[in-house]
Amino acid sequence: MNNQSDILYLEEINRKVNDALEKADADVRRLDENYMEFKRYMVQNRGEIDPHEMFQNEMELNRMDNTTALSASIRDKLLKLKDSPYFARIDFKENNSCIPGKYYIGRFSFRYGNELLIFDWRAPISSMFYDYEIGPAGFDAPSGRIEGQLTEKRQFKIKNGKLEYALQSSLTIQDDILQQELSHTSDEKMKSIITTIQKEQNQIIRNENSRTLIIQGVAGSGKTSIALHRIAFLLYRFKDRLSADHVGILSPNRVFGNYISEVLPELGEEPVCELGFTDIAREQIGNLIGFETDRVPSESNDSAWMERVRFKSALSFVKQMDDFISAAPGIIFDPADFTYGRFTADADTIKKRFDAYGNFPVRQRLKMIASDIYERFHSDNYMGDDIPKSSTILKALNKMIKIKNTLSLYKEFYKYMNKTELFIMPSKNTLEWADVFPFLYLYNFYEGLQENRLIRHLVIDEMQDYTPIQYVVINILFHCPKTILGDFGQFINPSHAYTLDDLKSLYEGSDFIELTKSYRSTYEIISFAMQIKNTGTIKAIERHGTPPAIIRCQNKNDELLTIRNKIEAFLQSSYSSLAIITKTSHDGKLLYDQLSGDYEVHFISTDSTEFKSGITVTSIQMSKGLEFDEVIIPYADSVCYSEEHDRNLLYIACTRAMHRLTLFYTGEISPLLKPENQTNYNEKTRLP
Ligand SMILES: Nc1ncnc2c1ncn2[C@@H]1O[C@H](COP(=O)(O)OP(=O)(O)OP(=O)(O)O)[C@@H](O)[C@H]1O
Repeated sequence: MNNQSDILYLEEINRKVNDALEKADADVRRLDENYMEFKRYMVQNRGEIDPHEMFQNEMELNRMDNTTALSASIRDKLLKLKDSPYFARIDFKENNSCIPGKYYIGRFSFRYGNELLIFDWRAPISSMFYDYEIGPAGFDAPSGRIEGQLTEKRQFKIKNGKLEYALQSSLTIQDDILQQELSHTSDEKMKSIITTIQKEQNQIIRNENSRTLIIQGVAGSGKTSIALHRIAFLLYRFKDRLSADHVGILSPNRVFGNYISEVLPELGEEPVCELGFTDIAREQIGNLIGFETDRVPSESNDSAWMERVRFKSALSFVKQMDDFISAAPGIIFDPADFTYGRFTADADTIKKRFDAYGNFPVRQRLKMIASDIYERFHSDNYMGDDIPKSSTILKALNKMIKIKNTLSLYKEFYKYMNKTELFIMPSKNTLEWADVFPFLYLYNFYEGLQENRLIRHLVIDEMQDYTPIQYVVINILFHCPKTILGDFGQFINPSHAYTLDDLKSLYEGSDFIELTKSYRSTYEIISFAMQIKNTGTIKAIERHGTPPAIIRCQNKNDELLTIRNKIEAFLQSSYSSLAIITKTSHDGKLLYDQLSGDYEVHFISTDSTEFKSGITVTSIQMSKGLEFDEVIIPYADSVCYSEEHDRNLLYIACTRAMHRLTLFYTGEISPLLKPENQTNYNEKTRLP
């Protein structure tokens, strides 16, 4: 469907991009040479340059360095444009004009001379490509809303500067292109989706007004992709006040961080700041107290631990802490008269001051009171008497504090609730993970937490995994707007006792969006996953593939042999990634040890930092957020997956598969897997 004018236009753009690229290349080379020459001059004349000139020279060198970096980034963008300058064209006629304008849309904008030839996909006008079909359309320009008619919409696939196809876009063709994109085998890292962003996704990406945006989306609905594209959009839209180091992503682990690390650079943006709850806690409490990392729930059957975790994960726990904090001044502070010579600050005044400074941490309140008392003594001191220093007063005030540190206060909290059994320290001066954020909350009351002023937009992924008290602390540390996303259908910790509504209640005035369409997996895989856990809301995209198989094995050896056969078949296939997902990391490690002698297998554990394609063995917990062409779930028997909560785990594991899914079991099948899905597999299988 390529027409001659499309080809001619592309040739013209290619020429202009090449020309711009040559100029940009020459610019970078020239700037680089100037920089090197200047540096050489400074080294050679170091002894003769006076310090003032040296300082000026260093400033100049810095400036040159920045200019070179900027030119290099322009050149790099042009290099990417050279491969594929644009992917769409819309013709739009404004209501008060007679002829439509043609607007080409690409990954980046491209200006040649005075002409803007390609619009960035994030530009206001480009939004119409995602939002409208041919007919009435409009967009929000900086000057206000512009309405008109979309008279033409074309989509292009350009690779290595060559037009592979040009299509007149209609709903069905857009669906076809989406299908094509989704049918690809997996890439090693998550990729951008700018050519096929869906309307409901675009609304989230381009949302500028929500201070807090909460997105609940079913497995594979594109939440993470959207969050990353939203960051790219915000960086573009607010480029004068927001840069990549102002944006933070709180993500579940480093492997996930590594998996998503290429999307922003692909969109021409710098990587943003990656954060984890552990790092945040460590940064705040430093060496004050140690803490254990989180235990993997599926690998522990310590019921007392589960009870402690459950209690601290409820929304009501936040209320209990708040009640305690309200009562705490009466418990910890015992004001007394402070007298020095003829000067006295009486207990009642001290208490009133302490209460009046209620918005400040206890330590700071004491400092403020000490300074107030000092000021009063000073202004009352007509006779020029000796008056105490502020630090002496502070010392006296500190003595009025009955509980000397946050840890003692935290222990007091459990006494106050009559639940001392719910606080246990695994070793000296070490907290359990579930106590870390409650501790931080009290630390804020007592000593004060350090607010993070650098981050101006925070993205929190896998929102269902964090507890209300963690959110409360995050809100103290990060006052900035937030995008919070996840899926309460993918709850990993059975001891967590809170809901999406609980989370929403922590963000009054937030906007909420629900995504129900799943893009990752084939229709058959999603239908299968829904039989395990019917989330009710999930809608699979109409992309068909092989139905998932459940394979019964004679015994564990046979199961291992069958897995090996599956690996052999994978190696012969066109797929690039296969994951063998076990319930626990322990099972995964055993399997890895059995397979790694014969195959190149990667094992992803909580300590891993990198995501690679090929064959991966990992636990369900670590597979969250990732995706693979093919997934194998071994040990799907009634021992391994029997509890109601195991539904969530199986659901998470199954929905990691894009194209093919196989489950294995020996003995009795898990009751959570319906028999009608079962494909009997009785033969003994041999390795070739
Ligand atoms: N509009 C789209 N066009 C093309 N691919 C898309 C689109 N939306 C989502 N996808 C693809 O669907 C897959 C799932 O996306 P993503 O990982 O962002 O979903 P998620 O909702 O975060 O999933 P989960 O919660 O299951 O981890 C990815 O391969 C992504 O590229």
